[in-house]
Amino acid sequence: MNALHLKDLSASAQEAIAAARETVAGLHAELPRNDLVAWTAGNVSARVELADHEEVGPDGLSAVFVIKPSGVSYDELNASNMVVCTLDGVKIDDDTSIGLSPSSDTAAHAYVYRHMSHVGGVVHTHSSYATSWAARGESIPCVLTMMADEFGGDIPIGPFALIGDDSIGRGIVQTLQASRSKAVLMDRHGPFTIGADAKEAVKAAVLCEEVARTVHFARAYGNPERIAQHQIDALYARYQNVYGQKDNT
Ligand SMILES: O=C(CO)[C@@H](O)[C@@H](O)COP(=O)(O)O
Repeated sequence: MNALHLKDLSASAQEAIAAARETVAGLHAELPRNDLVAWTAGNVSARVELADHEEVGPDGLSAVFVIKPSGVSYDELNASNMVVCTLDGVKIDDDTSIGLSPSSDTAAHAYVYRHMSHVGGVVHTHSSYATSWAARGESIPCVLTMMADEFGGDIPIGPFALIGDDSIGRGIVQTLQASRSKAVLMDRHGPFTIGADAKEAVKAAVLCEEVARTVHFARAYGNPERIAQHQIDALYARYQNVYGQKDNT
């Protein structure tokens, strides 16, 4: 654990972290609700930018992230047991019990936050259909308009990597920096998704599993054709910029 204590931070930083803990705790309920996890096999995190560069710690602190504790069942998760980590993946003294360890994927989430500054949320699941594509090491071809809308093309495969250091995070970043996709299927492991915030990353995880299932069945009974690239680009532009309720004020 880092010697840094939550109470060493400014009031505004503590308020932002408290809000993120509530949000991330609530979003974890979406994983079982959308059938994305068996047991505890999934996690959500959110970056918290600290508005004023906090003059704490050896070289200051500009952001932290909040992530679930490892192996705790979803119905026991709440804001008070969401773990707060530095972007190096080190738990700060965050008022959770000293023995409460952050998710086993903390290093991967931290690596993404350090190397993709636009990412505000990260999700990892082992959702069945997406993970079956990962088990084959096969990217999901963009044969659905929903894939063009949300992922801007195919959902790519990332390299096989063992948990425990920066390997998974490095594979996620290398793959997603070469794609518009918000999802990557880590080879023989499962999906990781990103978003501007944690809710967007959860949405990407839900839609990743949805299209993985649909394309699985389409391929079982036919040979679906990939959408032409210029049409993928048009669909992606519309969905990302027009779809839904924009702030028209
Ligand atoms: O697959 C693994 C561990 O091998 C993890 O992604 C999964 O079990 C979730 O772990 P956490 O409960 O977040 O530590």
